[in-house]
Amino acid sequence: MFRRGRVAAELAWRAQPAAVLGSLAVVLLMGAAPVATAWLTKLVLDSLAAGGGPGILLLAAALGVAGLALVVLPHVAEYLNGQLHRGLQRLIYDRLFRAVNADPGLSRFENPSFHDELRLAHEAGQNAPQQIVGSSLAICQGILTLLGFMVTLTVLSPVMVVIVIAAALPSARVQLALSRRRARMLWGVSSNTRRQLFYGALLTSPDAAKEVRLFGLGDFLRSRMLRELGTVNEAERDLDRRTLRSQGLMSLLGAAVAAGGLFWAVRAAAAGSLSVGDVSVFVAAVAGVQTALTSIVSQWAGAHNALLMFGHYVGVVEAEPGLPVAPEPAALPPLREGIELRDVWFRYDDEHPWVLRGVNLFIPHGQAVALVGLNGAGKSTLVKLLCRLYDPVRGAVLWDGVDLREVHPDDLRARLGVVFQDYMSYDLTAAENIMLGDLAAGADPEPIRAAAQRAGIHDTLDSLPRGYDTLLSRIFFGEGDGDGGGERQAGVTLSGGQWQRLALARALMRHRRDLLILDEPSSGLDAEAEHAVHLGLRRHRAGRTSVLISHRLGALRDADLIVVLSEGRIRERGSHGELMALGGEYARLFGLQASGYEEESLRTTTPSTRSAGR
Ligand SMILES: Nc1ncnc2c1ncn2[C@@H]1O[C@H](COP(=O)(O)OP(=O)(O)OP(=O)(O)O)[C@@H](O)[C@H]1O
Repeated sequence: MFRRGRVAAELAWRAQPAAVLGSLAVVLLMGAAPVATAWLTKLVLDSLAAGGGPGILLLAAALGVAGLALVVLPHVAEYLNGQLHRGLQRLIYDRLFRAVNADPGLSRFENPSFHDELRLAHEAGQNAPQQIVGSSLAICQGILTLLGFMVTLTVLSPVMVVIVIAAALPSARVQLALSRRRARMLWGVSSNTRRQLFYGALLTSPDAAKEVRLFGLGDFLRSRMLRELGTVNEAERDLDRRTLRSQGLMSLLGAAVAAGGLFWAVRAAAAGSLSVGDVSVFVAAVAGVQTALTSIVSQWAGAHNALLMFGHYVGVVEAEPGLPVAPEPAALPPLREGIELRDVWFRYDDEHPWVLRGVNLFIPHGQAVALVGLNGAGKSTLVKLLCRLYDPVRGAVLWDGVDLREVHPDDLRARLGVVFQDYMSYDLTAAENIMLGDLAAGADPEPIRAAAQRAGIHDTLDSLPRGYDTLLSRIFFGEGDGDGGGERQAGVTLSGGQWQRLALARALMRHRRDLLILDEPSSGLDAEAEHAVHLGLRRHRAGRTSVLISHRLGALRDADLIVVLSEGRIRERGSHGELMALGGEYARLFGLQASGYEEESLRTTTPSTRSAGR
């Protein structure tokens, strides 16, 4: 807890030192002002009772200044708080996303616990450090007020000090227990909250809108969202009821102490042992001590809760990456000989079955290797190991003999150009969608257009309303020229095959890299486009090392080596001719596809042949 508090304080200091210092000064003034007001009131009243002395106007002026401070200072505190909040947000999210991004692997992102932790870290980032700092300052303010009034009470009635403090102690215990319970409750319902957000997002997502409407999923998803929300609400209601019971009881206790004190003070004043001013300062002191104690306890509980929540943030920011990076990574020179998978075994989790079982494969430099296999055979997984998104559980992937675990993932990825079958469609302009493939090349239009041409999407992009600068989005507006007035223009979106070509163009920004990996680059393209893309790719791949995955076997027949994967093992390998001659799985699959095309062409050509013969 102490360490978390230190981290929060360091963050606040680094984000906004002036606001922290300003808040500290305001807190000291606000802590002293109520005590000063109570004493000045007593002095004014006693002076009035004694017929008013020469200094009474000075006392009244001082009372006015103290009252003014009490009115103005909260506004200054609020402004400084806002400043601190803005500074902290920036720093905190910068660190959070930097830490998340620093993990070069994928495994953490596939772990539900990590997402629960990340959501709470995100939530904690919004206000926990500010609350820790704010509550600490408020505790300082409370202590100052408390000390001032305690001294006052000690002068008037030492017994009362003991009673007031004794009444506040159970309240402190209750508040802390409630704070622990709240943190446990939030963690307990974290998955429900995440599912609730997930169903809510599905209901409004443009990607899901089609299926939601066609399958009539709206009510189903809404009821699931409400069910999750109900679970969260129930847990919150239980805690709120408990809070109401405990805090109500504590408030009653405090009120009883205050009433008893007032009774004693009035009796003492009637007996002449206290002045009118004494009664006024006594009443202010009892109320002040109780308010200060309640504030200290509730701020302490708030800080405690914020510290518990902040633990999730610190946990994510300081977590070791899921994929270890060698402390002194080896250099990764350009590929000269080839990449070897040596007895590679892989599964996603200890609970999951093996996906790759002892794969041995050499991808020679300058050659095209095609991976073939049924759904779930392990082709994409093998490619992910080549990119070192995961490490093999057993065996190794070697780049010219160097184990990929010994090199920095960034160095490896700088040598790759990859398009995955589950590619991304970014709500950015067409040019930006392609530029993301090679940020180092900058926004230079030439390489972007060349990549688009290679992927066969140049003409489509060029004819968009604002050409390559057209925003490809249905959820954001683009900024138009509008005489510099920033007129809003609705974005446009592409067809599935066009998006795929755009993703291909993004990967082809890196076509000169050492290894080009194309996982189903043309699955969504029409036959003409697929033919054109493959012709283009063949030209660009010539003499380059590439790994190609496709279910359309005709697109792979020119590969130097075709590898057939089945249930995580290599079943066959060779050129198209060799595998056809072998008559195994590849020949069976190729035959199936070829006969499908033949039947199709028979169906489409027969009627016209018939009519021609008539
Ligand atoms: N992130 C993951 N976590 C757990 N299991 C996974 C993950 N990704 C893939 N799998 C499992 O690994 C197996 C191989 O999947 P992979 O995507 O490598 O197959 P594939 O040969 O590329 O299939 P397809 O032709 O359908 O693309 C499948 O059984 C799949 O369920």
